Amino acid sequence: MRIASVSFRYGRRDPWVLSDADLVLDPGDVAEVAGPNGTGKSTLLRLAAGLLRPVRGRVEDRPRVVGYAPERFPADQPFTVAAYLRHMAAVRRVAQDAIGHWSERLGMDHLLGRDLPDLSKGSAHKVGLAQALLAEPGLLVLDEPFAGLDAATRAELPRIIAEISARGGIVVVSDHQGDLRDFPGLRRFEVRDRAVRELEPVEKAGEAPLTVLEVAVPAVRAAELADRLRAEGCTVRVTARVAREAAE
Ligand SMILES: Nc1ncnc2c1ncn2[C@@H]1O[C@H](COP(=O)(O)OP(=O)(O)OP(=O)(O)O)[C@@H](O)[C@H]1O
Repeated sequence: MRIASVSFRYGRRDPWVLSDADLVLDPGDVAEVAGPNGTGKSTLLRLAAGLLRPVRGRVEDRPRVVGYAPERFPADQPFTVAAYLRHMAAVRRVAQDAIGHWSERLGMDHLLGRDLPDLSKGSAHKVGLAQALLAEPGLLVLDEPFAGLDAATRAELPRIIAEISARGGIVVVSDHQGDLRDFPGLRRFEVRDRAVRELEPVEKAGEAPLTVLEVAVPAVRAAELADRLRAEGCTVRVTARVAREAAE
C-alpha cells in the first residue's frame, strides 16, 4: 500500500498538516508512527485507513478490509457493548462468533451486557479494538492502542498484531509509549514538519553501547522533548522538577 505525495489540511484556511507525504508499506509490515504532539500522527492514520481523503495525492493499493481503532472510542451511543458489536459484525458481514472470540481475547466478556456510555475509558477503548478486529482486517490501524489498557490486554495486543502480520496484513500503530519497541521487524516512522520519514530500526540502535545522559530542561518543554527523543529511539525517564539552582 502506498501513501503517495499526500497533502492534507482540515479546512481551506487551516495550515497543512501533511505536505507531499510518502509512505510505502508491504504485506506483513508492522509500522509504528511516532512524532511530537499535534504533528499529524492521527491524521496520517485516518488517511491510511481511508477515513480522511487526501486534499492532494493518493492512497494506492489499500487492502480491502480495514480495521480502525480511534484514540478515543466514541462511547456516547445508546447501545450495550454486545448490541454494538453485533451491529458492527452485521455491517461487516462477519459471523457473530467473532464477537465471542475477540471479547475473550481482549478480556472483555464481563463488559458485553454493559451500556456503552457507562464504560470507563479503558473499557471503551477495548470495544474500539474489538470492532476493529472483527472482520480480519488486511489493514489494521490503531491510534494509541495501549493507552489505558490493563496489563493482560497490553501483553495480548502484540500477539494479535503478530498474527495479522503473519497472514500478510499491514498494521499501522501510533504508539506514544513505545509498547511495540521490542516487536520483531518493527518499522518506525516519524511525522514531523508535515512529512513522514522512516527511522532506524530499533535493533540497529540496540546494538550500539548506551550512554546515560542527564538533561535539565524547562518544565514546559519536557513533554515535547521527551516525545522527540522517544521518537528517535531513546529511552527517556522524566523525573521530578528540581529548582533551577540545583539543576545547575
Ligand atoms: N478535526 C480537525 N479539524 C481541524 N484541525 C484538526 C482536526 N484534527 C486535528 N487537527 C489539527 O491537525 C494537527 C494534527 O493533529 P493530529 O491529531 O493528527 O496530531 P497528532 O500527532 O495525532 O497529535 P497527538 O499526539 O496530540 O495525538 C493539529 O494541529 C490539530 O490541531
